[in-house]
Amino acid sequence: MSDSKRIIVALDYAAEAPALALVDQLDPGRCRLKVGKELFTRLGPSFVERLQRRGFEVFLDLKFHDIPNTVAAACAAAADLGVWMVNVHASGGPKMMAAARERLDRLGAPPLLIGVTVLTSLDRGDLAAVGCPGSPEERVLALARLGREAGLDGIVCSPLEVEPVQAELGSAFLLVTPGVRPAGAAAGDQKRVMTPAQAVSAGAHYLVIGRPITQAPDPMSAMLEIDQSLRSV
Ligand SMILES: O=C(O)c1cc(=O)[nH]c(=O)n1[C@@H]1O[C@H](COP(=O)(O)O)[C@@H](O)[C@H]1O
Repeated sequence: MSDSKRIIVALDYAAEAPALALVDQLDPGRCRLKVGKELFTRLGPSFVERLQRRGFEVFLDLKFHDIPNTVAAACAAAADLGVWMVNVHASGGPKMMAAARERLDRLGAPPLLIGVTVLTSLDRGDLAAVGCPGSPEERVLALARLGREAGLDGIVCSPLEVEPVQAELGSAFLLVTPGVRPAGAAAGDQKRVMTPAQAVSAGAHYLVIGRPITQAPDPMSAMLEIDQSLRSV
């Protein structure tokens, strides 16, 4: 793909100082940043604005999941912040996703609207435990179809589902993949994983990577090593 900024660094930190210590070393021309529930709850919108003033495009990962009116309004609030990407849970349903789409379409330059399908920390057994029979891949495909019909720009899924989703929905539908682990890195709570190079060669548009960078002894060299591994793909 043409976008050279495929890496989205997940800034999952408990405080501003360590997050900024990493951000200070990153180049907004080489990567994007994700602000999720932890940091947003601690630091709020002003932190997102601060990153944007430094030239970074921000994926605001709050995974909205609520009634259509509430989710649409929350997406509008994210758009007002000027973020590059925002996400909702696709399992909130077609009406919820369509309401978010319709609200963002009223704006001049809305953020990309992405639907979270099956969290990368879940496997078949975890899905069965919450009453969803079948494989993660089947459920990802079903939710991806609903997301596309509702006008979403793409989905979050694991790298394992990239090929089957693209086979059905084509390569223009954006696929954002967490569950990315360099060879030998600890999986932690992630269950559906691939290496960064495998995810990109499968067709993922963007890789969301947190702990393999943020918890590395030298985060910048971890980041550069991953970046390098993608250059040959
Ligand atoms: O929407 C997400 O970004 C997301 C969806 C998903 O299915 N799995 C998932 O891990 N994420 C996020 O991606 C990041 C992955 O972080 P690491 O597991 O540390 O690389 C975290 O910030 C998660 O909140």
